[in-house]
Amino acid sequence: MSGSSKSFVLSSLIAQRKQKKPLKSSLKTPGASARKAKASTSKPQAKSSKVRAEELDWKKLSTDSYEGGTFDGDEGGMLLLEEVDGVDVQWEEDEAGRKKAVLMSNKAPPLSMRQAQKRKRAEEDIIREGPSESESGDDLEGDDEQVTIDATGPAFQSAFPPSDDEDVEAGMTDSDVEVKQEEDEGDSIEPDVKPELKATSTKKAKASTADAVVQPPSLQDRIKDIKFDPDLLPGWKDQPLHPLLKKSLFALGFSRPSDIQAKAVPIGLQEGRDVVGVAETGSGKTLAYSLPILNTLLESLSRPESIAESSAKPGKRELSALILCPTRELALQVGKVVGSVVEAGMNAIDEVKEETDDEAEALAKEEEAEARWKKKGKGKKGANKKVEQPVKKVVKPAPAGPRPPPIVSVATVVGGLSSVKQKRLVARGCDILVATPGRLWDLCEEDDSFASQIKRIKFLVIDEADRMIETGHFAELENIVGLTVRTKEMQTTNASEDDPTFARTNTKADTTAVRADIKTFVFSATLSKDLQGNLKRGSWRKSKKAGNSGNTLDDLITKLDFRDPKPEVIDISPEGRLVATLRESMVECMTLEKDLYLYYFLLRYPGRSLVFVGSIDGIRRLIPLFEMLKMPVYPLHSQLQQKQRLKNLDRFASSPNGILIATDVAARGLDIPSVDHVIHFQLPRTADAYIHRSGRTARAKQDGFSLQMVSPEERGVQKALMKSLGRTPELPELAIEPGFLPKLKERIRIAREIEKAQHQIKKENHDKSWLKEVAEAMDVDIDADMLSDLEENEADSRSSAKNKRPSDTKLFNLKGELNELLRQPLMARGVSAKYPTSGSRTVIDDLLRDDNHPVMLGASTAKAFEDVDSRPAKKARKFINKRART
Ligand SMILES: Nc1ncnc2c1ncn2[C@@H]1O[C@H](COP(=O)(O)OP(=O)(O)OP(=O)(O)O)[C@@H](O)[C@H]1O
Repeated sequence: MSGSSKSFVLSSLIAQRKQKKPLKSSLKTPGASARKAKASTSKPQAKSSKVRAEELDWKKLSTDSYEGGTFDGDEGGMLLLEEVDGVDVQWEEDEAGRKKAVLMSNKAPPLSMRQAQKRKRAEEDIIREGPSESESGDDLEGDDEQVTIDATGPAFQSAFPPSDDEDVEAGMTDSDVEVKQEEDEGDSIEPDVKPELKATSTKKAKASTADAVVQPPSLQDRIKDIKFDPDLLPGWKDQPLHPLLKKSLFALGFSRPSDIQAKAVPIGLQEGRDVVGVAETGSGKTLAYSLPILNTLLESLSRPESIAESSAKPGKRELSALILCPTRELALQVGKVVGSVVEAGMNAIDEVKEETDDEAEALAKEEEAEARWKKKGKGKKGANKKVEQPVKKVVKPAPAGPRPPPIVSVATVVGGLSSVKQKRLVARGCDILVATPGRLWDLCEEDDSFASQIKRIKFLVIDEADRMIETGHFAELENIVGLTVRTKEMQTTNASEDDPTFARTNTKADTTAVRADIKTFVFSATLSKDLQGNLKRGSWRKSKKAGNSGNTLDDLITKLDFRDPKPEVIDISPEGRLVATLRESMVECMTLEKDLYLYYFLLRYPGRSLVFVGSIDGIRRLIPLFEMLKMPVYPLHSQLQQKQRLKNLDRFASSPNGILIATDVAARGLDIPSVDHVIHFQLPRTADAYIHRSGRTARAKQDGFSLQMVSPEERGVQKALMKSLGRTPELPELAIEPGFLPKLKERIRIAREIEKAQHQIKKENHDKSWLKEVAEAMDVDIDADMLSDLEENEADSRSSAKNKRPSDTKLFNLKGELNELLRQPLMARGVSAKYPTSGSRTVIDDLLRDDNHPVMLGASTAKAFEDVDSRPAKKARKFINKRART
């Protein structure tokens, strides 16, 4: 490329940015390989100097002038072309021998103020934070035709403004606010001004910015005047919680504590008490352990000594609590919940003030909320309408402008998401950290100072404790827990009495402080009675001395260093261990028929359904089948990318008839609003797994429905399962309207055939290209003989595969046939679509009342649990046997 070089095409660069690749990205020139030699030998012009891409005067290029390439943004093609004049490219090698393009210009335009600011900020960022995530080597491409430059050209910036991405911090920290304020200031500055005016306007801008900077109120100031009239929330009257928390609970519509909250919160607030809490699924355990933590943080903010402490280290928070969860999704959910509680109260302050002015109105609202909560508590049977949620307050939107730092800052650290970002979050400091053990231990290993932060926590929470020992992360969990363990001397001499805040370990190797007053909370819906007995008797200490070692919950408990000699064990799990508002049912069918009955159920009872499958392969088979049948299905399993897992959960949660097909990774803790049905496509192996899976529905006293699909081979498993729940295996059978089945069967048959053919084609294409791809990736040439062998093999396999699978025309016809079937109405036996007033079942009345089933003509619109309520178990069994015979 000569001194009159013309255009740089930001194609791949832009497309990569669209896929949220790191900022430091690759820049390709059209026909890069052809020009590479030329470019690499070209010399910079006399007096030319290095320039950055964003300093250049890029001009939009009409797409007509580019002959080649496509403009298909989705596929990573061209999205936007820009050109620049008078710039040369020089190739330099960095220390690692990687080629890097340097832009040389002899007429670099003066930077606009905004550009200069941006540049300064970027430089400051690098000084402050070290290399960015992209610079650390993640996702860097090794192609030597691609050169690394700072991709901050104007087209780049405008096409893909930086997004929040997978920020896992539930609330912003002080330093977030600084950055945000910087951005806001930068954006408001005029673009280019005359050079002679620049100096003065810059000075003015600086002066006026300095004048305008008003120090934001401290966290203490923001909460010190918060008051709350306890009469507005009589249900929480006995709980000695900070007024801000009461406001939050009021704003969230939680008019009274759930049973576990009523019992666990007051004990969790007491000095030196540890809590082991066992309560049914969906009973509010997250708040039961979070409220004492949040309360302690708020109380300490209100104390004068803590004000002095925090002003000594402005912007940096000390870690107070660590919450460990078994799955990434659960950790992210808990982080969100805990982070939003206090914020709900902060946002609702004005509204509550207004309401206290009008007490009568407030009381009326409170009574209404209570009445609804009571109504829900009864779990009204047979109600046609969904039971309403407790009254949710309309939370006032945050005022415009930079978001103030959260009162309590919560960060989440989980595997599968950017660890660089998580390290940065943790380094910035937070009050509460929610984490999965694997990623957390990685961070501890990398950074000793982070490990010592964990030693100084005041609260350790193990959520879903019994699952934590199954995840294959027991070693990491043990290591993390080990950080909070006192030395023998501390345990025996009770060092905490001498120094109530801190006690130091005496070993030479580790002189970091371990708190003597850490409170430990262990929660689950399923903790064995034996274990609870041990805890109550205090005999866990004996097994500790005996040096129990293994991977059981008892072992975990012995490894936890409860400061409380007798941790409070609160077990309010119900008889039968399942939630009272859950209705169960079953369908007995052959393994091969499960697809059909699942399809039937999903069409017959629209709603949000969570289908549990025993294996990832099972999910991989069901998803394409149901997609072919045009059902809104989303997969969730451990082999999906984390971002995809979260996206699928999100889609499921926002689709009223969404279907999530998942492994047991979704069985624990997930609080997805209004899941109507849980379907055990394959039965779980343990009663605990059944309880947790079923617990994704019927949460917070709402109605829910659980369906077991039992094949003859699973009958034994079902018996054992029900026995360990103290029940008989006889559950009411799901009523099946046989008239619908033949059409559904036919749809499934065709969908399977299409799916099989498509799978075959995909496999062929994959086999065909793998060797070439591997060779390309390794940058090696394939031997000519090998290539011809490969092509022969390909031809052979193509012809044999073609013989096995339907022809393209047949595939086309099958798709047409399926579409036609999907368009046809489904009708119950005896219903005539042509003559709705005749036939053995007239549907005209339903149609007139608009009370007809959305896709199955003649079927009732009752909910699954209503149908089951009206069918006693034995009667149902006769029905199904009769159906099997006919
Ligand atoms: N006091 C309350 N009043 C009304 N709803 C509440 C209250 N406390 C919590 N909830 C709601 O109950 C639901 C379940 O809470 P949570 O997820 O904490 O249950 P859990 O006991 O941890 O369940 P699991 O055992 O499945 O993990 C949430 O949607 C939450 O918002």
